[in-house]
Amino acid sequence: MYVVTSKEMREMDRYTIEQIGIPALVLMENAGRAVAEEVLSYNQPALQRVAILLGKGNNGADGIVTARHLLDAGREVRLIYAVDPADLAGDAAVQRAIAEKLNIPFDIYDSDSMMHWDDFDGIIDALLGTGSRGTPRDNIASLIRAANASGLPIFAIDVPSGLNADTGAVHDPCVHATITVALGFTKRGIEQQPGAAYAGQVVVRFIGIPRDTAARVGVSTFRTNERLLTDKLHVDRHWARNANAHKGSYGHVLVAAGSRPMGGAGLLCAMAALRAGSGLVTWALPDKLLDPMLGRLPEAMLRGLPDGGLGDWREVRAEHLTELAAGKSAMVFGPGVGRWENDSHWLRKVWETTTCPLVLDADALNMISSAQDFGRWPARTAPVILTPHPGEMGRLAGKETAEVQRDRIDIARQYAERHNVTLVLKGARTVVATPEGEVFINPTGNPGMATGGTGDVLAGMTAGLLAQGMSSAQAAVLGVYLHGDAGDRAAAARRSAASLVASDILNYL
Ligand SMILES: NC(=O)C1=CN([C@@H]2O[C@H](COP(=O)(O)OP(=O)(O)OC[C@H]3O[C@@H](n4cnc5c(N)ncnc54)[C@H](O)[C@@H]3O)[C@@H](O)[C@H]2O)[C@H](O)CC1
Ligand SMILES: [K+]
Repeated sequence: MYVVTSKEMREMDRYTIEQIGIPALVLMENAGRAVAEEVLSYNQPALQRVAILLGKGNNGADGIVTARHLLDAGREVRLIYAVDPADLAGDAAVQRAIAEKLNIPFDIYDSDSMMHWDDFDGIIDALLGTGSRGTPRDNIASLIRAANASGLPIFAIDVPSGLNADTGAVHDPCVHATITVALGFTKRGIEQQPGAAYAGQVVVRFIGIPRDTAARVGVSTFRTNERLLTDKLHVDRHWARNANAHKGSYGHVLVAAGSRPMGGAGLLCAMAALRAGSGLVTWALPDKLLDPMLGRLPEAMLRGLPDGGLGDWREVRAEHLTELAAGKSAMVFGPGVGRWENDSHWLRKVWETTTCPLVLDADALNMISSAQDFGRWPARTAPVILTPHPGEMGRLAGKETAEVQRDRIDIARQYAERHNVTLVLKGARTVVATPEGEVFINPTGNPGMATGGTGDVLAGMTAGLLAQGMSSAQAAVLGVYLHGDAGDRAAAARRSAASLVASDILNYL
């Protein structure tokens, strides 16, 4: 499903009106009717008396159209203008004039004392849409605060007012919506946190802008869903198992992970590669860990690497890993490996001398960050997937974590394009960016997954999917989606996100 910016939305809007010839008032009519239909189908409780809060732009105009359709369906409505109705211009003035002819009751807001929320069952937020700039001002700000305090269900038209539709950042105040009816296409701001939480349930409604207009204006951000996984990414081609299959048919993952205090990271990672469907998994680990780990994961083959008896990676030679990687269909390196002297140089050797698809996670990402010259590492023939959390992303991109979080989509996209890697920026609504500049926002997962080891599971899963012949985009997008989905089912089964642990995710794959 396409996810757009307000600029892209304006371009599509213009194309539809000017090139295709669908009049703007028709789009607006479709928009208002779509919102009314969503309000009419809401029944917890049914909204008999509806207050419609209006700004002066086209978002407000959509609100007036909504009012007409609700009236026609027998609901009571009251328009609350946040601005002087005489200030409405263009199509909004057209809608205001129609509302006057129809004698739709209205108020012009001047202070909170005039609002009697007891007179209403619900609120429609038509104050600000994609034309919103900066913090809500004046009466609009007061109305947003009052609406939030009313305790009534709020339907936001297009985006909650007070939200940055492009980044998901929220201003103070911002409407806390029950349902957001996104017009035409969903917007980046309601697909990224914290905006997504303020949008409530997002419903996307067709308003007459043809779907292929998005490709025409170059929209390259998507929300993952099962249809996208099959229709766009074609992951289903890898899915059905052949009746003649044998374990060699589904690839062989080399998991290079774990060290003495963090053996569990390797265990989770290797198990995840198996659960993702990899035919074989070899887990390479420092020699000293071999005995304690033997028997913990009977399905995997263990290979101890000479570690000078230390149980960590500082004595392990890059060449050993290169040898093991030969002939493997994918490799994951990083979970629980720790850091050691000259490890960036060591990783560069592995990068240069291995030929299979590579997933780098955790400390491997920090090695890249401290490499200084990562931008000049030679191009690999096989693809690379990096799986940073926001802190690791900040170190990779030379930015503060907060800066990364404010603009996850673009930061991930720029990094992936610039370094020719597939980048998985983890966190709520994980973002996957491809070297070609496409971005996929993941809707699955829950806060219970913010717990040790879930990243190790994701890295292993991704490698397991790569090993079965998936492209990096397929493996990363599907891996992230299934990881979140398994986490959601695990949390539901436990009836608590808080008690979810990483191995629960494995059990629900
Ligand atoms: N996408 C489409 O094809 C369609 C979209 N529709 C709706 O139109 C809005 C966008 O409308 P626009 O007129 O561009 O802007 P807004 O209604 O969002 O509001 C702009 C209006 O508000 C004032 N303003 C801006 N920022 C602030 C602020 N921080 N505080 C106070 N006031 C502010 C500014 O003066 C502007 O005049 C889109 O979201 C859809 O709902 C069409 O109706 C159908 C086609
Ligand atoms: K709105």
